[in-house]
Amino acid sequence: MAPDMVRNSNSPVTSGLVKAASLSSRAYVTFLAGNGDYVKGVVGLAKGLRKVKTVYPLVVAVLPDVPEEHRRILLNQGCIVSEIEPVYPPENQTQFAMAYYVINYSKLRIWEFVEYSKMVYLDGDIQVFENIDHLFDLPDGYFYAVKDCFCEKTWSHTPQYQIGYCQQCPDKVQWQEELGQRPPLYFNAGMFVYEPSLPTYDDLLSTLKITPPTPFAEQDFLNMFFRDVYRPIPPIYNLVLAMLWRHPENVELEKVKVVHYCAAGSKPWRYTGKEDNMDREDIKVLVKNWWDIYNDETLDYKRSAANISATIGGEAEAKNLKARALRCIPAPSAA
Ligand SMILES: O=c1ccn([C@@H]2O[C@H](COP(=O)(O)OP(=O)(O)O)[C@@H](O)[C@H]2O)c(=O)[nH]1
Ligand SMILES: OC[C@H]1O[C@H](O[C@@H]2[C@@H](O)[C@H](O)[C@@H](O)[C@H](O)[C@@H]2O)[C@H](O)[C@@H](O)[C@H]1O
Repeated sequence: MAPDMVRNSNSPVTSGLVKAASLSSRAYVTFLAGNGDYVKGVVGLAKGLRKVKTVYPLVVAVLPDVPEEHRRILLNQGCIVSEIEPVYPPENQTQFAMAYYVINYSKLRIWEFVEYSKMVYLDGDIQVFENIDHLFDLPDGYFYAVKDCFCEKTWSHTPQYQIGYCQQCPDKVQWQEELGQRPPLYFNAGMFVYEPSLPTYDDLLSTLKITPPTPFAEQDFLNMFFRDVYRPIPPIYNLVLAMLWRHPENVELEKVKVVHYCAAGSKPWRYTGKEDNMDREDIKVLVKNWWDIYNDETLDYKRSAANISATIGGEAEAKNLKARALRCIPAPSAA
């Protein structure tokens, strides 16, 4: 039976089918590596997307080192689990801002997901508190992401950090021309809207082979690669937590739709409140908000093994079943 891809549509069948076709080629995607606790982040993300009633599935790109148990947890949360091979940058003596950033180049594999025409990438340490499905309607041909901040210690290797220049407040400390060209607009790679494409994928991987790694790994690389088509979107779509204490004038917390728990010590599932800037009331509320979703059993995707074994459409139907579940569309009653 054709999946119920369009809810309560009162438009003619044709536009409904067109919408169904477009709906089905869109998805959220995240990245999971290792056998550690980031799987909690992805479960929280899956439940958060379900809570805001997205109409799109969540694909989880997993490295081979993600254990079967974690994959099962994600499948049981209605995710579509897709294994990818790691991507490593050229050998180099670079000091990454965080040693483990080297695995983040594997994110580049998501350009190979050409069964989707448009995807929204979200890090596993992100939570979506308001529906952002409208981002899929942004014009094609561009790379959309939120501007990052250069003020945290993780940027101490850069001239902009050393003179106190930040793109979030470009007039506060003027860029000094003797330092060379002003840094171009720079995005945080924890959230972005993009179009999977095999030519782009091949170009990304071949360019990576001749690009020396840099401290922010794939984030630096993606900023360089998409520099001419990058279009900034408002910080409400990716609140990098450091903005709260670095640029509070740029943040209207009540309007924020997406929170990115990327500051050191801010991962909700590891939060102790003891790290710099973490013992703040706003951070405590954001961490509680994350746990409220993670612990909300009404947001769990209830799928017994029988549902899948009874599925008559095979893997495709099973995939639709998972996608439907994530979208809170009840499975059709037994005919
Ligand atoms: O051990 C790890 C480290 C990172 N990640 C994934 O890579 C993303 C980026 O890493 P991280 O969140 O640590 O970067 P940050 O945004 O905090 O700098 C995470 O959100 C996860 O989706 C992962 O799955 N396992
Ligand atoms: O591999 C590099 C990572 O770079 C980014 O994280 C950074 C960046 O936001 C800095 O500006 C912050 O200072 C820092 O705390 C934070 O970890 C992305 O969020 C992540 O997905 C990933 O691309």
